[in-house]
Amino acid sequence: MHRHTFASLPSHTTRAFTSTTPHRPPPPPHKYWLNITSTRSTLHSPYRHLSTTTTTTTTTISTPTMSDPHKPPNPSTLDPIESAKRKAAFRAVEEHFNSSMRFVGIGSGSTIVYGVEAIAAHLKAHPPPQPYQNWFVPTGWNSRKVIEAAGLLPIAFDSLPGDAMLEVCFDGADEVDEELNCIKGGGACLFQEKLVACRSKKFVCIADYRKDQKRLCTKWKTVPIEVAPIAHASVLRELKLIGSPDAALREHALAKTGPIQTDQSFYIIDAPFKQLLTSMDDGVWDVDSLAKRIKSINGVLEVGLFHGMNGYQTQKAGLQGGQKPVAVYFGLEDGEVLVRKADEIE
Ligand SMILES: O=C(CO)[C@H](O)[C@H](O)COP(=O)(O)O
Repeated sequence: MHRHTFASLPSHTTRAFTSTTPHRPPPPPHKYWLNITSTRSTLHSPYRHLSTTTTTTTTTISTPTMSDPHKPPNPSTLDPIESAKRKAAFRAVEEHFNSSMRFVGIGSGSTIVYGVEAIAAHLKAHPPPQPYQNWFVPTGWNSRKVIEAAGLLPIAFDSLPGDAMLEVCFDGADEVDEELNCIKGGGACLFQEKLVACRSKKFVCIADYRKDQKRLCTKWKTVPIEVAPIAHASVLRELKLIGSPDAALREHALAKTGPIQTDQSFYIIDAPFKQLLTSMDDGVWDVDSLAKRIKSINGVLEVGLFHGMNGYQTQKAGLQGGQKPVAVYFGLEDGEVLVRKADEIE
């Protein structure tokens, strides 16, 4: 089994993940993760309407039930949606990962659990030559737990060698449009996810068919925005001025617990917008201009729109990293995987 312990890590890496990390005290086991999940599934998932009984079929959207929530569930217990995510994850990893990759980014959410499962399975079958080490860069607390639960080695983003680029980062999305712009942040992890995507040679997205839409804000109606707590009211005010009067602070399902806090101890605002336009349309809020406009508001740390150039396009332009995926793997209802790739790799 390809398994590592902290005993083998350089000291700077262990230090990055001790319980003295200033921004996040050690949570009670599983509790924090479950909070986030229940909040998302009750308050924030546009897919909850799919949990209905029709005259012919019953579709249940499940949150994986696991004894360890950071480990993938037994494949034989998966419902069709989870199964679709898992298939997409294995295909994405097969096509974009290899054992000689030194630094790899790992996103957050329910889908990436299968990506990490696929990576661990690949490393078990094709161990890297020793003493070669693969390092996995998490995008938050949940992501780090998933990496650890799979027996892989996490390394904090700020412990990366200064000149290192990640070979690839795998992550999920809440919605993807036909130009591969994404909405992310449904799980409140957008800032670190963007940091990691922009430090990666390529971002590979894994999703299920519900996320595949022509335009953003079709089924996932809101843009998540991470804001400094002190600025949340003024950001809401400005969002109103630019066309999102119903933007709201994301709160825990249990109201007395207050606003959800990110790994940076910031808040999340969910801002509804009408369907966003792509670069092919003529109109006001195309993805790029909306993302830039929101980012320009004082107090905004990051916007959950992943747009602009992908990793291949930045490399071509002599730059590095990129917010947009180079490929998106959608697990389909019939068990197939649909791959949408950027033009550069068609
Ligand atoms: O952006 C994210 C977290 O902030 C996730 O990637 C996104 O919400 C998708 O999550 P899931 O795989 O659970 O559908």
